[in-house]
This record gives sequence, structure tokens and C-alpha cells, in this order.
Amino acid sequence: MNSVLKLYYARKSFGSKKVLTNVSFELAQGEIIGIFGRNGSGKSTLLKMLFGTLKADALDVRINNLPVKQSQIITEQHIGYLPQDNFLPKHLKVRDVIPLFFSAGEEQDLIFRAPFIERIAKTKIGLLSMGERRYLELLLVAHLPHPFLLLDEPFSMIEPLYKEEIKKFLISLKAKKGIVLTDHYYPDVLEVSDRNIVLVNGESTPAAGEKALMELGYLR
Ligand SMILES: Nc1ncnc2c1ncn2[C@@H]1O[C@H](COP(=O)(O)OP(=O)(O)OP(=O)(O)O)[C@@H](O)[C@H]1O
Repeated sequence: MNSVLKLYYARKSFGSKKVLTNVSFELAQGEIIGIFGRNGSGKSTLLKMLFGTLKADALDVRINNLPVKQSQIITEQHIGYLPQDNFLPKHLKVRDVIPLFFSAGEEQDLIFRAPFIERIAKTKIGLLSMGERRYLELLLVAHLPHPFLLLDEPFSMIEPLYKEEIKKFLISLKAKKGIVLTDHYYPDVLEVSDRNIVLVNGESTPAAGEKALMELGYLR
């Protein structure tokens, strides 16, 4: 049975600044939902709250109708998360980082055999280009066993060839996961997403495609 994650509401203010007031969506395994919004609209804030690393003012998330507390999301491995910032140790080589994420040989092989990885396997993380590092980070997080995955700007700094690989990879991942994807490379998001929402003034609104993104003020 495919799991379903429902966000009934999410609220967050920083001091007197209300960032998220009324946000909701539903995501099943097998779907990709795109989240759009202008700079500062609260996309990263929402993802951090869903992952449990930023305390929400109020949050109601249910997986298969069972409420999930923020503190359970990481410990019970409900949701994987690709943050915007680097999180891999710079002094280690790519080939030594992969076993930190995966103990089983077959799982490690999936990463080692992924496109473009062989040629960077002996390079230290700190010496990778930004695009190479981003691609590796995505592969590592996405291969973890969580049924849901949050991706904050996976296309950032990525060259076209890697981007095509990532889009193919995301579509293949839908067999196992429900994915929340936010990125300002909106044509790439729209190419792989099944549904989209836009955050405007702290509220989420469904948006079918580019025309709706214009109507909601994300595009001109
Ligand atoms: N820890 C914090 N303390 C105070 N304000 C914060 C904090 N984190 C985020 N904000 C503010 O919350 C708002 C939303 O930020 P957020 O990073 O979620 O936006 P975003 O939609 O991801 O933007 P971008 O498209 O630029 O990545 C911004 O105005 C930001 O300055």
C-alpha cells in the first residue's frame, strides 16, 4: 500500500514576521509535488519544519492518518531531506563518504555505479565543484530508505547533463517515494512534478502549471 503524507496546517513566525500562516498539501508515495514561491516566501522554512529540525509554531502532519510529532520524523525515518547547505565532511574522499551512509555493499554499489560518480570517487568532498557535490548529496539522501523525501533546490549549480540525470533519477524514485521538490529552476520542476503549490503571503495555493504560476505572481 502506498503511504500518504498529509500536511493539514503549518504555521511559523520569526518574531513579529509571519512567514507561514496557512499551508497544507497531500502527497502519496509515487508523486512529486513542486513547491514554488518567491525569495523569502518560506519554502525552506516549511521543509525544515517538516523534517523536524526547525520548531514549528503549529504543525499537523499525518502519515496514513496517524499524527507524526516533529521529534519522531528523524528518529522513525519517515522523511529524508536534502538541505540547501552542504552537509558532507570536506576532508573525506567521495569513496569514503558513501560507506558512512550505506553499510551494505549492494547499496554502496548503487551510488558508485550512478552516472558521473566513478570519475569523482577519489576526490575529496572539499575539492568537488559545487555541482558535483550537490549531485552526490542528492544521490546519498535519495537512496536512504525513507518513504518521503524533501529536496531543497536540488538543481542549484547543476550543469545541464547532470540535471537531465537528476530528473530521470527523480522520476525513477517515484516507484518508492513521495517527493517534495522546491527549486527556482521552475521548468525543471514542472517537468517532473505531478502537482504544484505556490506560497504567497504565508498561504499555499495549488497551481497547475506555468500559467497559474504567473497568475499567482511567481512568474511574469
Ligand atoms: N532563523 C531565522 N530567523 C529569522 N528569520 C528567518 C529565519 N529563517 C528564515 N527567516 C526568514 O523567513 C523568511 C522565509 O525564509 P526561507 O528561507 O524559508 O525562504 P525561501 O522561500 O526558502 O527563500 P529562497 O527562495 O530565497 O530560498 C525570510 O524572510 C527569512 O529571512
